[in-house]
Parts: sequence; structure tokens; C-alpha cells
Amino acid sequence: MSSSATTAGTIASLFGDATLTEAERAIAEMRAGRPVILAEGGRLFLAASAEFADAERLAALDGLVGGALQLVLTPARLRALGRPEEARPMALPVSQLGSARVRALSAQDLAGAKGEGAKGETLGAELVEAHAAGAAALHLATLALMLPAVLVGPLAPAALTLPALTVRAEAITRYGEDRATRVEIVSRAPVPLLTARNCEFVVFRGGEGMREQVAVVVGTPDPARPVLVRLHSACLTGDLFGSLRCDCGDQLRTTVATMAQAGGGVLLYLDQEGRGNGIANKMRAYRLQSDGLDTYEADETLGFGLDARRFDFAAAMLRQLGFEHVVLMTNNPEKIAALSRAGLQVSGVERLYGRRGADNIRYLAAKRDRAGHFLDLEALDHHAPASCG
Ligand SMILES: Nc1nc2c(ncn2[C@@H]2O[C@H](COP(=O)(O)OP(=O)(O)OP(=O)(O)O)[C@@H](O)[C@H]2O)c(=O)[nH]1
Ligand SMILES: [Zn+2]
Repeated sequence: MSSSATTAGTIASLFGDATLTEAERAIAEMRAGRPVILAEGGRLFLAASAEFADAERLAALDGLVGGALQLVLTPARLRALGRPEEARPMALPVSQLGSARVRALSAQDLAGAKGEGAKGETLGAELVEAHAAGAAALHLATLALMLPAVLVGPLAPAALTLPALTVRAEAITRYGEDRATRVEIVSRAPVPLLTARNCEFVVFRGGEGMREQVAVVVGTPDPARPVLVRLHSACLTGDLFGSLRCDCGDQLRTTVATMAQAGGGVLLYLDQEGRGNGIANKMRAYRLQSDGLDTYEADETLGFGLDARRFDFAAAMLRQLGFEHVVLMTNNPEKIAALSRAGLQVSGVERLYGRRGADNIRYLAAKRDRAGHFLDLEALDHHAPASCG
């Protein structure tokens, strides 16, 4: 085809929405450890994940900014560091910190037993207002599944020729909303399971981070009636290895068996490891839990909020499969609310219990007490499956 035939329309069909493209490229850059240029309020800022902050990189970044290079932290992280009064992201001048402190303050170096280095860390410098792009840079880091701790500074004029991607802060802030419900089916096939021979795996691509999300259609659910549905966030440790720290493996297996017995259901296996924070951050949180924190305290100590997950793309998956009317298998009130907000009809909820034991009792109690999960811990003893978790 000649170049004259290339219209704006054909280009758009190849590159899609410019705002999404910008954000997705920036997520990939941040994940790879490369700094990006954030445009905010008519100004340009250099931003990088603090996870890569060794002395050499800090010096290199410092040479490219035309003002103070800052370590920007979330209110949750600042609370863990003894500054509960901050409601917005705040910053520390890197020039007063050095790489070891940057690593400690950004929660990469969590000292061993009892959480030293997590709580009671002294800041080592005065907190200052974060640069205008600070909040967007933090959001970008979490979209990239990195720790929520970033290095930000105004771009020096001489650094304009850097081989860095430029992205509008607004593209990052809007990304979740823009991407949320854009999912499409890429492949599907029957996969017989031990407890449910008649299953079809339907793979979707899209949503936040353009990940692959799997719907397992168990049996032959009837879209004309309320269909049993489970939104299951991935838990590598629990689902696959039978970790005793949580109840996920039991919940997953009970779901499939229950749906098979009921004649049909739809299990959405969602790529949301670590409540959306990623497996690396979940292991950081587990390390803190070994040192005595509960599941939410650990996430907050790392700088995260209570729960990063969104479920609107799950509603879009169900719709594409033709299911609008569901009975949800969950103890999590937010999953029910999210599907209802997305316009699905949730006409019933079935509680889903896994085993309770010494290793997960604190986790379950924290979900009940901090996130309002419907968990009757006494009842768990009666409902827990007898084998493999
Ligand atoms: N960040 C973080 N994630 C965790 C921790 N422990 C378990 N998870 C994750 O928590 C999520 C649990 O997912 P689900 O079982 O679908 O959801 P739920 O919110 O417990 O709700 P229901 O099981 O539906 O009642 C998974 O993504 C796990 O990987 C932890 O200590 N920190
Ligand atoms: Zn789990």
C-alpha cells in the first residue's frame, strides 16, 4: 500500500488511543528501571523508581535535574516512618540522604526480625512539599508493580536530549479509568479438570497493565438465570503451593467443585497477585508479617493503601461471556459493590471458607477487622475442606 493511502484512521487503528499508549510505554520504562520525563503543569520532571537507587544512579540522576532531586513517599509510608500527619505524598531531598538511606526509607532494606527498619525509621532530613509530578510518579510506580517510592526532580534544560520517554502526568492519573473495561478474548479451549471435566478456559487480554485474565467456564451455566461467579485474585503461594499463610488454595478448589456440582459457574482467575501489588511486593509484605505485622499493616508499611485492586474489568469479562446476573462466591464486600457499580445484577452471595490454622488466623482476622470481610472464624472450622490447600 502506498504511503498516501495511510490515513489518520489507519494510524489510529495501529497505535490506538494516544493517552493509553503513552501511559503503557511509561509503565514499561519504569519497570525496566529507566527514568521517564513527566510533563505536569507546563513543566518537565525526571522520575525514576527508587528501587534502582544505588550511589551511581543517584549521582547520574542528580546530574540531570535542574533543582532538588527528591525521594517522594506516600502518606502510608510516611505513617510507618512516624509521620502520621501527612495526608499527601511528601518528599525528602536526596542530597541529604545518600543511597543507603534512600533504600531504607523506600522500604527496600527491611531489617530482619521484629521489623526494625520498617517502623521507627528516622527520616534523616526535613520533609518538604513534593514536586508537582510526585503523585503521578508514585502512581506510575505502583502501576509498574514497584515499591511506591520514587525519585523526582525538575529536568535540567541540558537534559532535554535524553533518550527518555516523555509522558503527561495526566495520562498516568487517568490510565486506570481509561483502560479499566477494555478487555478482549484472545483464545479459548476446553480443559478438563480433576473435579470438573467439562470446563472451558477463556483468555482475555486488557485492563490495567494489559495483562492476561482467565475465565474458567465450569459446566454449562445458563445466562438466563443467576450464575455462580467467583472473582479470584491470583495467589501463587496459596493457589499453587498450598501456602498455609492464607486460604486462597482452599477457596479456589472449593469454587470449582461447587460450580461443577451446581451444573455450572464462571470462575475469573484474575492477574492481581498480592491484592494488585505484585508478587515481589507481596513477598516484601510477607517478610514484614514474619516480623509480626498483619497483612494490611505490612502493605501499609511498604507504602501501599488497603487494597489496590479494581474489579470493573472483571465485570466487562462477564458481560462479554453473556452473564449479567450473578450469585457471587466471596466474603469480600468490595467485590459485590464493584460488580453492582458496574451494572451487573448480584442477586445472591455465597460465603467461601478455607481452612483456618495457626498460620493464617491472623490474616483472616485482619481481613474481617480491617476490610470488613464476612468471616465467621468459628464457622471456618466446620467448613474447611479436609485435604490439600
Ligand atoms: N499485598 C498482599 N497481598 C496478599 C497478602 N496475602 C494474600 N494476598 C493476596 O490477597 C489476594 C486474595 O484474593 P482473593 O481470595 O481473591 O480475595 P479476597 O479479597 O480475600 O476475597 P474473597 O476470597 O473473595 O473473600 C490475592 O491477590 C493474594 O495474592 C499480603 O499479605 N499482602
Ligand atoms: Zn493466598
